[in-house]
Amino acid sequence: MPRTGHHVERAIFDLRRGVPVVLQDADTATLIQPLEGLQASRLEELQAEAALVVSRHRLMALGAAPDAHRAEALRLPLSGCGPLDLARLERLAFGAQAEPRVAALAEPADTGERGALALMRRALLIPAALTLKLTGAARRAAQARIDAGEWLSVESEAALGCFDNAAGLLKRVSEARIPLAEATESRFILFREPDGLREHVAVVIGEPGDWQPAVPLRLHSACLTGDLFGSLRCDCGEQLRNAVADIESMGGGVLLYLAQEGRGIGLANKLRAYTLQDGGLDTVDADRVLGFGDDERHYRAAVDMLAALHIQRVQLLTNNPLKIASLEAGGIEVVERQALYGRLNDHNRRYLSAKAERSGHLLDEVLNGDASRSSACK
Ligand SMILES: Nc1nc2c(ncn2[C@@H]2O[C@H](COP(=O)(O)OP(=O)(O)OP(=O)(O)O)[C@@H](O)[C@H]2O)c(=O)[nH]1
Ligand SMILES: [Zn+2]
Repeated sequence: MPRTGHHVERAIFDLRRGVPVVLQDADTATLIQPLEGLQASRLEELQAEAALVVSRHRLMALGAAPDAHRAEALRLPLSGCGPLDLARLERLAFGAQAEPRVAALAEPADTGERGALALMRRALLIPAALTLKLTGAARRAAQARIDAGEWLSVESEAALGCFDNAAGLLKRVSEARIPLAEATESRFILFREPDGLREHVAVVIGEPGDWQPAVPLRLHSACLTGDLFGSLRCDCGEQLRNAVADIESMGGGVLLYLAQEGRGIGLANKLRAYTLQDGGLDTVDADRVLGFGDDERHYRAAVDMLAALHIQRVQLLTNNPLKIASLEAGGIEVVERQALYGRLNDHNRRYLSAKAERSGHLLDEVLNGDASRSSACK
């Protein structure tokens, strides 16, 4: 019997270590092997029978026509890809070059293969995996390794639903008073997602009773490079500090520091995306080449944290219409938006322009050079 439920998160840890996982459903058993940690000898063993499963965004980057496939996950049989070593496999999975002949081989993925991609995303790995359908002797050999505790087996449907565990039962774990330079009356409250994979922090500034009728709120997605090191490639570090100061000057409120590094693709992939941007792509296209959508963030955890803090009406500090829509979809009333800017510089100009032009961020003032640090908007 396949082990399921909480084994999904254990499977995610195995995949991050490069260990294969078996996904099972009524008809099929699918071995999934992440690309990170793959050995050349293993690739040789698998190549004749295996497929590379990629997202639709990745298939487009390989050169498929936009309307070629509707499926979100596609299988590329490796037998049709020509001579293959690890470097070429990586180029097929996340390189900048198109490979239209390979893209033409794509077939819609089945449940196990779609489950494989969901796990890769949840594990913050490149959303591509080698997959092998297990039958006959190979299936028996895999079962022996599962029985010996060497490999994990998970139901395909459980893998597909691995993002559903992420919210709803956030655990409030610990808290402490942390005086900040810009807001001395601050309290950090740590929440953990039920599968233990991500932690988010609510920074409560001032006294909750003072926040009527709407709570000043910032949703800040983690950015190690900007928040901690002051990277000039983005505006995150300045936005973070400005948000704390603005909330303080508004009489207190809440900043949710969300574990959504790189718009949800993780730091490893954000660094890959930066290298692609140095080769000429903008922030949206670089993520697509890696197989991701324009924005992989979900705000369910934020909505749950607000529920835990008894917050229903907010004044949101953001330039991102998606954040407003996501909160409203979660039942939070956004009574006002307040713009929040960092400074424009030679390194972040392209990034901010792309966010405005391609993702609808409201950045006209900052791009036209007449922004004060923040301003209230309707
Ligand atoms: N994938 C990717 N992520 C980036 C890049 N530059 C910055 N980020 C991430 O983008 C996110 C920005 O977060 P926020 O500032 O909260 O959000 P925002 O969408 O800019 O919206 P507002 O700041 O609220 O207007 C962080 O997670 C950064 O790590 C990039 O070039 N590629
Ligand atoms: Zn940043």
